[in-house]
Amino acid sequence: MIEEKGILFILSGPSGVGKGTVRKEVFKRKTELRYSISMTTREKRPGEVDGVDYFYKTNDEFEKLIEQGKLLEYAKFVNNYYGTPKDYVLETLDRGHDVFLEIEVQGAMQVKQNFPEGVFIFLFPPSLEELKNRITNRGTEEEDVILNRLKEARNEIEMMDAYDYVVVNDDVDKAVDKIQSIIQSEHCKRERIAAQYKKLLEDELS
Ligand SMILES: Nc1ncnc2c1ncn2[C@@H]1O[C@H](COP(=O)(O)OP(=O)(O)OP(=O)(O)O)[C@@H](O)[C@H]1O
Ligand SMILES: Nc1nc2c(ncn2[C@@H]2O[C@H](COP(=O)(O)O)[C@@H](O)[C@H]2O)c(=O)[nH]1
Repeated sequence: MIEEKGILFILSGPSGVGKGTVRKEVFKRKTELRYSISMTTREKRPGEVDGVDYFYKTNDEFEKLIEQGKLLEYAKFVNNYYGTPKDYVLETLDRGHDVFLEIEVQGAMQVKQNFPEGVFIFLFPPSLEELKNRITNRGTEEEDVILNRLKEARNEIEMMDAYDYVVVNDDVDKAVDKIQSIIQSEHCKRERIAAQYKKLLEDELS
């Protein structure tokens, strides 16, 4: 019997494009997906909860996690560390559940090296002007941090071709519809491959 593993979905895109907003809407509709809560050294924003939005770590704690090989990927993004807990992702996929990562581009490229079979989705802003408005109006960062994040956005957009899908987030509902379609079609693809593989095995054994 072929063991059915879950599918790893990776959502990236520049800071402020709406990844968190879109991801939360996807999860309202697709309850069977599992979200991997990241580790970070950045300060908690008002309203954020440890263990829900992130696992908040000190620099030393984070560097220890790196040394111990506990992270599937990690990156320094605008002066803070961010990383994905390895055991949670691997164990959840092994149990047959799909896992959803919301991470920046450097980390996504590390995941791609180890999980080329992952599904990589890039969320794209309607324009750079709108990106600037969204991150500014969110009101969670100081001006210098916003500028650094926008600078980073240009590098991130250059990596868009490395992704399997690009979804424009002009309207949240439309972006969520597209991501749902991607998830469904990836499942169909894998079911088709599994059926072909099963048939090959049966033919060989008969
Ligand atoms: N389609 C949209 N139209 C208008 N505003 C949007 C849209 N999507 C998200 N926003 C708004 O843009 C701001 C940034 O969204 P969000 O925090 O989800 O971005 P993000 O990509 O997760 O950012 P970061 O990477 O910095 O965490 C929020 O204020 C959100 O409400
Ligand atoms: N490489 C990783 N990037 C991550 C992870 N978790 C979140 N992120 C990304 O960092 C930036 C900034 O996030 P913010 O919450 O401070 O606005 C954003 O692009 C996130 O998607 C992770 O585990 N690894």
